Amino acid sequence: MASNGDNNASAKPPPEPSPLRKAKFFQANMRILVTGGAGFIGSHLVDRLMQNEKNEVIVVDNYFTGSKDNLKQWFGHPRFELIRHDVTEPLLVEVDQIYHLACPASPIFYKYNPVKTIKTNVIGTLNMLGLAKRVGARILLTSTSEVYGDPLIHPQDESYWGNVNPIGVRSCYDEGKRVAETLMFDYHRQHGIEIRIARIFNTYGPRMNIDDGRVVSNFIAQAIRDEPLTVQLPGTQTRSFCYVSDMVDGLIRLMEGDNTGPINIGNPGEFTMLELAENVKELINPDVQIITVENTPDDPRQRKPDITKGKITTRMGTNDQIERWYSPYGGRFP
Ligand SMILES: O=c1ccn([C@@H]2O[C@H](COP(=O)(O)OP(=O)(O)O[C@H]3OC[C@@H](O)[C@H](O)[C@H]3O)[C@@H](O)[C@H]2O)c(=O)[nH]1
Repeated sequence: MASNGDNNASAKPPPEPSPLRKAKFFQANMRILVTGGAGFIGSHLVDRLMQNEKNEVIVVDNYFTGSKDNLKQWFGHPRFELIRHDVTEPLLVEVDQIYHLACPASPIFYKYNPVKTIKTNVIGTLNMLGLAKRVGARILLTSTSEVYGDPLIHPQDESYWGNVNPIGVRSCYDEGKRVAETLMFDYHRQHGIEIRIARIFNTYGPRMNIDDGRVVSNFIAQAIRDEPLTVQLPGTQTRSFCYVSDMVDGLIRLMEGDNTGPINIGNPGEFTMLELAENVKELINPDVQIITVENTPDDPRQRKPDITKGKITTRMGTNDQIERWYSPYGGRFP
């Protein structure tokens, strides 16, 4: 829970919000920008925000990994707006809150164009902070458990600074998010911007792209296709998994609360990859095989061969078997 020391205090008062916020007789709706709102976590966040009649939601997305399909239930809704926009370009909108999620999050996607990934994290976050400053909005950054790099302590709490590598194949994302966090705190201290930082752990759930490459969707896809579940060696490595609705709860509570973060949002329990595979096997396809496969040598955390300019083919959440797999946990791992 604790953030990194007392040096987070802002030197300046926050920028003035829009005069509408202070209007005595006119209670305006809250205008909320969600970058990456067509993505897996983003679209669930939008669904939740739209449930509140006081919210107007503006989504920006470049659809690199996100999809309009995830938002189709809101098309034409008077409180909803969708803009095709890349956050590496400046954006002029009038909003009260910014949830800044835009960035590919699966290793195979963020490594597809690493230069673009780091631009998204650095220039994209700068643009959103510039916007927050101009309009006096509060901004929440979705950072990542990957800021801890290849951590030497388990579990990682927020005061841990990580064990990181600036030049690895995953650095475009890890280091990009680290710089994004730095920018958030510098804007906070230097310009008084109200910031929130969430460090997201491995999240799963409906609408996850089945070719996403992350372990939960991989195992489910393999189990459904009757292919062996590929546990990467050693198999005893652990991850903290989080169901997407829990993640959305956490993000909204962080935005609405007083703590700037960074705050880890995940599960206290960790699973080994072998346990996870056993779990998926038991629930989806008891006949499926579990095999161990090598990791690529250039990054001990690395798992899959690069995609060959892959395309999203299937979406999860429509298949009965997947629903069955999600629901026994009531959305959660035990
Ligand atoms: O088919 C597979 C895929 C992955 N794995 C293993 O599963 C573990 C998790 O790997 P994932 O690819 O799902 O992703 P990671 O947990 O490393 O990072 C991810 O989760 C945290 C997010 O913030 C990051 O954006 C995302 O990269 C690794 O130990 C990997 O070796 C398998 O055993 N088999």
